[in-house]
Amino acid sequence: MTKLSVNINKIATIRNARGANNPNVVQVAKDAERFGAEGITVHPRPDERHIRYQDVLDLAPVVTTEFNIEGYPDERFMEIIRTVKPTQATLVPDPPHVLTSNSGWDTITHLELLKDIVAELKSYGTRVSIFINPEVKYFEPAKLTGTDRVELYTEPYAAHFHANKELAVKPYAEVATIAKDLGLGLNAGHDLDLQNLRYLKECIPFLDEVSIGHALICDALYYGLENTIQLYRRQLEI
Ligand SMILES: CC(=O)[C@@H](O)[C@H](O)COP(=O)(O)O
Ligand SMILES: NCC(=O)COP(=O)(O)O
Repeated sequence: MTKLSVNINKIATIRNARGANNPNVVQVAKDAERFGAEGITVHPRPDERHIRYQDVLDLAPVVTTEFNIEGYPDERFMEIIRTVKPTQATLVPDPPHVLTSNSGWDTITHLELLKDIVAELKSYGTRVSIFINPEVKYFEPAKLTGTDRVELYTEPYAAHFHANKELAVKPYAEVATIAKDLGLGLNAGHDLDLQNLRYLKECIPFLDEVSIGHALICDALYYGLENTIQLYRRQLEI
């Protein structure tokens, strides 16, 4: 079964736009779980453009499904994971000022760094996932880091889906099998939406988790959050 983790970054974007506490990030997380979210994902970026570190502390005691915290493993990120000990930490190689995540890790170059970080995170009892591009060369080094899972960076899949979905999914299906053979758990995320999610699931049925935020929150503006979460859940029920 593939779990749906709802990324609530953009709820915080709307909240920050007016400087008060509407929408209430904690209440949305609780409601999202009540509506069927099987996890809550947040990505506290260094500039706190949306999710703030305080949000992470406020969310930790109320998230009852799986709490997934994404980010670059700088000292502040490591400190928040040390404090919160979430279900999962997803390591993302984002520089501080990128518009959004735009690549997975070079697990060859950063193998030693990632080994140390993964070991520390796992010592907190937190499952670790490493954001990764669908390139075969990165997968054996990913295994050597000791990570529990990898998360396939699916922006390229989404970008090419409408032009040729068979071609778009091909590298993902290939590396998914490699990950499985290596004993790595498999997550996926970035730019997944109601048009491209089902096909990804059909081609990679053993996905453990998808984390979806931007498109889901945009869809919720039209369909409502409860309906939208159910619509996304149905894409995974095959
Ligand atoms: C790592 C990833 O692909 C996304 O989870 C990322 O958190 C999106 O970040 P923004 O919401 O800041 O675009
Ligand atoms: N890890 C991907 C994620 O959490 C959400 O990415 P997106 O759906 O906002 O592109």
